[in-house]
Parts: sequence; C-alpha cells; structure tokens
Amino acid sequence: MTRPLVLVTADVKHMDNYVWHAAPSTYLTALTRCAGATPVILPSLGSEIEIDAILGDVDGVLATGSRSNVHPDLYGGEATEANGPYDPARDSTTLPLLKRAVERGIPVFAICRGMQELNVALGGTLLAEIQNLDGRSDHRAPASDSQDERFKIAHPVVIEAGSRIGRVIGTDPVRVNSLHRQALGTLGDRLQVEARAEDGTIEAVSVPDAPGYLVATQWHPEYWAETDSPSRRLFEAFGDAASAYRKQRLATLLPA
Ligand SMILES: N[C@@H](CCC(=O)NCCCC(=O)O)C(=O)O
Repeated sequence: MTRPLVLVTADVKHMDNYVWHAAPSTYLTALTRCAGATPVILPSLGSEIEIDAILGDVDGVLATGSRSNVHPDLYGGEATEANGPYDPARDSTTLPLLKRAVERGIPVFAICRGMQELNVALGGTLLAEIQNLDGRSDHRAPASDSQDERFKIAHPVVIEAGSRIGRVIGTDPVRVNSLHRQALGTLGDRLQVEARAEDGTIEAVSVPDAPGYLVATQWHPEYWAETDSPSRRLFEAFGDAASAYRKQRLATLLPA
C-alpha cells in the first residue's frame, strides 16, 4: 500500500515580494519520518478551493500551529490590534476544511493554532492573552532566537483517564512545550477534553465518537517527534489511522 496522503494547512506569508502559502518543515518531516505519510500543502485560497472534492482524495488532515490568531469575529470575540496578527485567508480555508473532515470521519491531527481552529470550526470560543487572566500561567514561548529554546519542554500536562490520547501515550503526566497566548474557551460540538495543564488550560481535545484518529494538542509534538517517545507515538498513531483510512478509501474506488 502506498503512503497515506495528508493535507497540511498553510499560512499566508509575505516574503521577497511574493505571497507564499507555506507550512513549517517540522510538520512535514514529522509526517514523513514518524507518521509514514506523504504531506500535501493545501494553499489557503478559501472558497476558491473545492474542499469537499479534495477531501475525497486524501487520507488525513494536519492543522499546523502558527503565530497568527484565529479572527475573533469567527467566535464572537473582540478584534484588537494587540490580538493580531490575523491570517483571514488561512481561517477561510481551515475552518471549513476541519469541519468537513470531522463530519466525514477523516483522521485529523490539529496542533496549537490548529486545535484552536478545530474548536472554532465546531462552534467553540477562544480565550485571549491567557497570561493576563486570574489563575492562569504564562504559556508563551521564551524570548529567544533559538528554536530549540523556544520549543523547549515547559510544563506538565495531566492526561484524562479514558482519553484517546491516553490510549496512545498512557495516562501518566507528560511534560510538553508551550508557545501560545490563546486557549480554548467554551468547547465546540463533539469535542471532549483530553488533557489539561496545572492551571486548568485545555491542552488536548478529541472527537470521541469519530471513527478514526481525531486528536488535537495545544503543545507541539512535531518539534520533538524524532527524539521524544510520546511525541513520536502521537504521529505514529495518526499515520496508522491515515493508512487504515486510505485502505478503506481505495477499496471503495476499485471495481468489484
Ligand atoms: N496564535 C495562537 C496559536 C499558537 C500557535 O500555534 N503557536 C505556534 C507558534 C509557533 C511560533 O511562535 O514560532 C496563540 O498564540 O495562542
């Protein structure tokens, strides 16, 4: 069986006088090296893209993290200059993409901004600047030019008993990295909390009634997937689900 095809969401970036639709390499290599998948970057062209048709030709969706915030208009929040930057083209692509992928039972792994997008796509809300909220810790990355330093392990998370993630990596607390200033507020439809930080911040969710792997983390397993066992396991489990989905999908295409 050939490798499963996994759509990877793209940020819109302005560089060298061009507009780019790009994804960080860390997600692409975690997919190829740990999930055994072939990543396919989906440009953030919103309604110009036939999302349902494309979803019919792939075996999974990986929603990446990004510094930009989901636009607050999409969940009844308040847009301010300090709350940016925003990436409306990405929002207009990823929200319908994730909603349809969930509805169709396609394996989804959503990371950081990706988890926030999944929540908003399913009708949930986000909290802004959580480091300023009573009782919450600072979940932002350390100020550094070194990516290893920014993605360094920062705090423990407690995995819920009976969670999907618990089935993959066990329910002992794990220590994770942390690079965000927003967090999930009210939960979107069908989502369940899978893990929390010590300050109560939601660190992982799943869609428990989804047929395949549908897991999201606020932390970044992609960054250490080649060297950290729990991070690798999350990608391996996603790859297994995408492979199983591919087998089924191709079987329905073949003549009887
Ligand atoms: N903007 C949101 C999403 C956080 C996120 O996806 N972080 C990844 C950022 C990677 C980096 O800073 O290099 C938030 O802040 O909550």
